[in-house]
Amino acid sequence: MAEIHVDVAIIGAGTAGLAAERKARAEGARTLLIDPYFAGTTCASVGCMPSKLLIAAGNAAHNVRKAGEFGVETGEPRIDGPKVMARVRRLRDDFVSGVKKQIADLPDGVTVKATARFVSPTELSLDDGTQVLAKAIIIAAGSSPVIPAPFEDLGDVVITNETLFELEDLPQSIGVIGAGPLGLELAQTLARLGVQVEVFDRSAQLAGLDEGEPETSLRRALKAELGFHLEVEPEARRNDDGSVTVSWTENGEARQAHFEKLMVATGRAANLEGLDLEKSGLQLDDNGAPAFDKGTLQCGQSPVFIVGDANGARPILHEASTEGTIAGANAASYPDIKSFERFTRLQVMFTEPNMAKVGADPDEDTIVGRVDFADQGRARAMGVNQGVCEIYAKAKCGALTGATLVGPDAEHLAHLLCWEIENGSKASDLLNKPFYHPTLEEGLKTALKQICQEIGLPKPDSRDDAELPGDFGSD
Ligand SMILES: Cc1cc2nc3c(=O)[nH]c(=O)nc-3n(C[C@H](O)[C@H](O)[C@H](O)COP(=O)(O)OP(=O)(O)OC[C@H]3O[C@@H](n4cnc5c(N)ncnc54)[C@H](O)[C@@H]3O)c2cc1C
Ligand SMILES: NC(=O)c1ccc[n+]([C@@H]2O[C@H](COP(=O)([O-])OP(=O)(O)OC[C@H]3O[C@@H](n4cnc5c(N)ncnc54)[C@H](O)[C@@H]3O)[C@@H](O)[C@H]2O)c1
Repeated sequence: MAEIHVDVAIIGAGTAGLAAERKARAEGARTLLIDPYFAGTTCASVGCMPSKLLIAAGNAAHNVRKAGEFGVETGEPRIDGPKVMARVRRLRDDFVSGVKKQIADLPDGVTVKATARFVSPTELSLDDGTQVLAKAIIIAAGSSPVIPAPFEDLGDVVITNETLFELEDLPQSIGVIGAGPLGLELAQTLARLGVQVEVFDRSAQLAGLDEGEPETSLRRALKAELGFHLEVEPEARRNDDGSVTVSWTENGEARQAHFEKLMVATGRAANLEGLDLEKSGLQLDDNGAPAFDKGTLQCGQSPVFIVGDANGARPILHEASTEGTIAGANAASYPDIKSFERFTRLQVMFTEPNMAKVGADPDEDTIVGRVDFADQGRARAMGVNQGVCEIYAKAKCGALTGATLVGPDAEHLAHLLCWEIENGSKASDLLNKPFYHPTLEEGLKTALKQICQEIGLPKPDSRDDAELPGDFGSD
């Protein structure tokens, strides 16, 4: 039986695993990166990038439809489904090949194509029979779509993010189960591309948001483009002609609808099954997941680290990459490890309007400033005046703590707020910065002014508070 001895073994060559390997090797460790496919990361192949490519197509169609609002008459756009899907795949393949080149450029002996499972905290068994002995092991095995029982035996009528981008043509109609970021981003874009879309979720709110004005504004905006059935328990059956029938009860009434395809977007689960974690010596919770420290990514006091979607804490790309880097450094220097400060939360959903969550959720010591983009000058000029943004600050001192944003270009506003929170800024500090006119950023001033007024933060003498042209009574 072949045996490989290394300092750091990494299970999974996704974003987190590649970052971990890079960092551990840079720190002088002998590394081994194990993956059965080396498919070029979830992000590039079936996640962030192909979904944003499809969204770009949907938004192009939407802008054509909206042109009439500006006096630019174009008529209904003709969507060439195979061409849309071919562009998605062409660019997606280009992104994937970039990652694959990075992998091909790794030094000889660093990669091994295999599936790994634990034998002990420092020993892995590969499915080709190789034993790997490592001083430290990093679990970077990612996550996979969860398919709830009613949808699991329906064959190829059910699609997920892993199969959607392989379709040769757009379907005529699609039922989407799950109104989280994945379901909503794709549902809206498919509707914009002329697909008849209905979204089902057992929750009353969209995108995991709490009840409140941002959520209500998001729901109102998306309902104008999509059919929604919330607080329902959908079931489905496959029909003889290969289509699917979804049935559910809504407001006490039994209902049914037929679709060509059913997209299941009901969350993702960490790929921990099959790792034989019970042999890793780690303490596991009821779901079989190990406890870990968010600053070090270490599982207990063991030589095992867990990063990216595999730990389920912050299942987004920049966090996977950062966690990989932290764990790579710590695994290389194990048992001498360091705790790293983590980023302020920054999460974006690329629907239109965008939704973003920044920093901490509000609590009893939070003061809330709010802006409704329905009345915001630049948003009105561009015909994108939808959404409500809330900015959170400490009631005692006005220090910014978080935000829930629904609005045009909220992806950019969220970055500004996140960076200011990381700088320790107060609402008054941010208000005292230049705001160009007319911009969407000016909308934030409305919310910041409310915070300052409410807690009596001094406003700079040089600032004029008059309403700006285009803004109507929004503060
Ligand atoms: C449709 C979609 C859209 C998304 N959009 C965004 C977005 O816009 N922005 C954003 O920030 N995030 C987005 N995400 C989330 C983001 O893609 C993930 O958080 C990120 O890709 C996770 O990276 P990872 O390295 O943890 O996992 P992955 O990239 O999935 O890597 C895991 C690797 O582990 C391997 N593996 C699994 N089991 C084993 C084993 N036993 N042995 C060896 N190898 C194994 C797999 O083959 C895989 O290569 C999106 C996700 C999806 C699904
Ligand atoms: N822009 C982004 O960053 C982005 C985009 C897409 C996906 N992602 C990532 O992908 C992951 C998965 O996203 P997601 O939206 O699938 O997960 P999610 O858990 O956020 O949402 C799943 C939704 O499905 C609903 N649901 C679950 N089971 C159901 C059932 N049986 N019937 C009806 N509804 C049901 C839930 O109530 C929830 O609203 C997340 O970790 C997310 O971070 C990120």
